[in-house]
Amino acid sequence: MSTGAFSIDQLMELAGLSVSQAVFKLHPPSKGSRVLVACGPGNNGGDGLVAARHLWHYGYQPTIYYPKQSKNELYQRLKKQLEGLTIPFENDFGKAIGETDHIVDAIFGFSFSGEVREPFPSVIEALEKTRIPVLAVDAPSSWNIETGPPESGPGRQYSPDALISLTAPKPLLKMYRGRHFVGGRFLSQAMAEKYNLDIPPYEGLDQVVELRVEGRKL
Ligand SMILES: NC(=O)C1=CN([C@@H]2O[C@H](COP(=O)(O)OP(=O)(O)OC[C@H]3O[C@@H](n4cnc5c(N)ncnc54)[C@H](O)[C@@H]3O)[C@@H](O)[C@H]2O)[C@H](O)CC1
Repeated sequence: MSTGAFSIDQLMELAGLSVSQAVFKLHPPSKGSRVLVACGPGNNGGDGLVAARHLWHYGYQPTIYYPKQSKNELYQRLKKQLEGLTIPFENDFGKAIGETDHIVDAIFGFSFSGEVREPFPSVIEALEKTRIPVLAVDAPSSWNIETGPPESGPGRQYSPDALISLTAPKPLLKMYRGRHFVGGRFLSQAMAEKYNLDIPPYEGLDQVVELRVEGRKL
């Protein structure tokens, strides 16, 4: 979907800001300030890098897991900003998950396809098993964007506690049963009508809104 005149930097900044606000609504730093942000190689990972920066400014202590780093200038810049804030990068996901209060899953979004390739299978399995609350960005990583969880392999039992859909929910939402947020408050009414999307009722300065349907969080 075209999002008009926005550059990818701008979209990613707004997406990351929305993700950080969803983390704050779920778990304010007073409930535990350590956040592990797991970032994949594409734009979903970029959203995670931006979110980590905002989380730091909100009073969290982010740690980044970013095993397949893009050489693209945009990502290198985001990484440099995080290093400037002395936010640590950790290569051992097993160690990192044992030292955090919350997790942001920014590994794969709407361009994920096929079976999970290295080095991510063990990461997805760890997300499947952990009792630490996980917020997934745009899609639970390893889920097919149309049909939801894989029938076999890593991710078949993965169901994050919360999901934030960026711009609009993806078809996999039909298979998801956790708390659901929508973020990315930049779509014009004309664009929403063109693509037949409902713009959620954002409040005040919020970049994110939690959607509920008849008592059940959707
Ligand atoms: N909608 C919005 O408002 C915005 C969404 N954004 C985010 O961008 C992602 C989509 O980004 P994209 O770069 O197209 O793809 P992904 O990050 O989902 O993944 C691509 C990345 O993953 C690798 N990959 C794919 N399949 C596999 C696999 N089976 N195993 C291992 N690796 C895999 C692939 O090679 C690529 O490297 C969207 O979901 C939002 O989160 C933007 O930030 C802008 C605003």
